[in-house]
Amino acid sequence: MGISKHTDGDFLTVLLLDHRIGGLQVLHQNRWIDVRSIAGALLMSNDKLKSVEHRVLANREGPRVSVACFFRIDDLQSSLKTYGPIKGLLTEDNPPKYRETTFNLFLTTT
Ligand SMILES: O=C(O)CCC(=O)C(=O)O
Ligand SMILES: [Fe+2]
Repeated sequence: MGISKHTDGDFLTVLLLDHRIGGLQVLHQNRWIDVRSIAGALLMSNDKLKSVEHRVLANREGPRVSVACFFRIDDLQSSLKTYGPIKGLLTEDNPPKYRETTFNLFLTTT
């Protein structure tokens, strides 16, 4: 089973890749690039930490196991808070590219 092109909507995804079957690809400069598993490596996706578009190809037969941990807000109080670019990363040369929003609004409008 594959997964079509998407970005993860959470804050951070930690993914334990299936190193035998593979299939995960990221979109880089309009080309799909295979993601290879590197033992012990941690792959992480204002645009300094950008969620990369990715997909999974069902290109080989056999069981494929990957474990994704999605870190996201999951309580009512936090989901109503306003979030925006990290102020410490903003400068005159790097102004905010995104407006402030709540997590609920982000989920329903992206
Ligand atoms: O299974 C994978 O390699 C990626 C899974 C994924 O992209 C997802 O669950 O959002
Ligand atoms: Fe994903």
